Amino acid sequence: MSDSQHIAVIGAGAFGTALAAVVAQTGRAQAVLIGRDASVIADLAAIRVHEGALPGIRLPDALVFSARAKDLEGADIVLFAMPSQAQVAAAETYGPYLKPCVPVVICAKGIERQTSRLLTEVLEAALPGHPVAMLSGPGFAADIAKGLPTAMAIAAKELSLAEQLAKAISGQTFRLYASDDRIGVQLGGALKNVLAIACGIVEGMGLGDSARAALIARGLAEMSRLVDAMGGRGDTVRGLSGLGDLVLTATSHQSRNLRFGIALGQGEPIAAQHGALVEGAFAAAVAARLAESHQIEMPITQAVAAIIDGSLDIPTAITQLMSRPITTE
Ligand SMILES: NC(=O)C1=CN([C@@H]2O[C@H](COP(=O)(O)OP(=O)(O)OC[C@H]3O[C@@H](n4cnc5c(N)ncnc54)[C@H](OP(=O)(O)O)[C@@H]3O)[C@@H](O)[C@H]2O)C=CC1
Ligand SMILES: O=C(CO)COP(=O)(O)O
Repeated sequence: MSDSQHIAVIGAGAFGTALAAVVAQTGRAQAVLIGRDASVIADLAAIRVHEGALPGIRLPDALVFSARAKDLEGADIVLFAMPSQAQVAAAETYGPYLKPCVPVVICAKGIERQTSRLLTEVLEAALPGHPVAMLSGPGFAADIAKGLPTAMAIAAKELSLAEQLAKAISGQTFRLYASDDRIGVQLGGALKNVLAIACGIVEGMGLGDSARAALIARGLAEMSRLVDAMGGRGDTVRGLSGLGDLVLTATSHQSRNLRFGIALGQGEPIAAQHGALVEGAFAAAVAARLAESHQIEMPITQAVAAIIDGSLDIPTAITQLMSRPITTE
């Protein structure tokens, strides 16, 4: 990576726009936001506000907008900021324009639905030769774009690369912590969404803050078990990606996953809830399958998956969770 870096962010939604804004704000790198919808990009360039994704938030003058994949050709670091299930399609579209060996940073929180593969495996297969890193942790796009203080984690196979990326992307109000546990960091982000849905159900049903706190603590134990079973370090989820993000999205109504859960808890049918991206609604079934294949217990995650696929109703799920054998913590 050279001194004067070019950082490209692909995906002109809420998170991609916020990340591109903080990178542009550093003044250290040239930042370009690449979106696939030319009319959205033209509006962004004209008014410097993303009215659809980040209404009312002025984007930095230094940020460049483009709808052309060709503008990736100069990039030294590329962030993939589209939903989890769109990562492969994006790699197919944009991969041919990347310089060889350029690091690619996944900024999505999920697991591939069809294959149960982790997103790092997905992009390593789709973009051979590119080191694949993972950025995750607590941070709402709007908070990041407004310049409110936020901290997240970035993980690469080599800690030295994670550290370089952390330095390149961090700014005055956006701070990245480096890790070499890609499994822990990405599962923390994917699984907290499922647990945020569970917390939403608890809120929607009016079951109280004590129940929410219990879900957070027991949910963290579930995350940690799956991370260990899949070759990561269970302790990672006690950091920003995991506990940090779970506390944020289990308690803030800015969270789409929490709001989805609240609607479920209030009796709204799943079919009536479309529009916003709810990553946890995809991740729940995959995580439940992974728990089964690794023979570990993830009762909250499995209950959310069963509620979403319609095989379990919420009152029965609660009864089942509360009548599990008494055990040690
Ligand atoms: N919003 C947030 O606060 C945070 C989000 N995240 C994660 O970031 C990811 C994206 O979320 P978010 O930005 O909120 O979602 P949005 O729905 O706001 O934006 C998603 C963006 O991805 C684009 N996109 C979809 N498919 C492709 C593709 N194949 N190629 C290129 N672009 C594509 C969409 O383009 P189009 O509009 O043309 O469909 C859209 O601009 C999720 O995994 C989420 O969990 C992580 C932390 C914070
Ligand atoms: O992950 C997020 C903040 O860290 C955003 O959460 P939602 O996807 O639930 O809105």
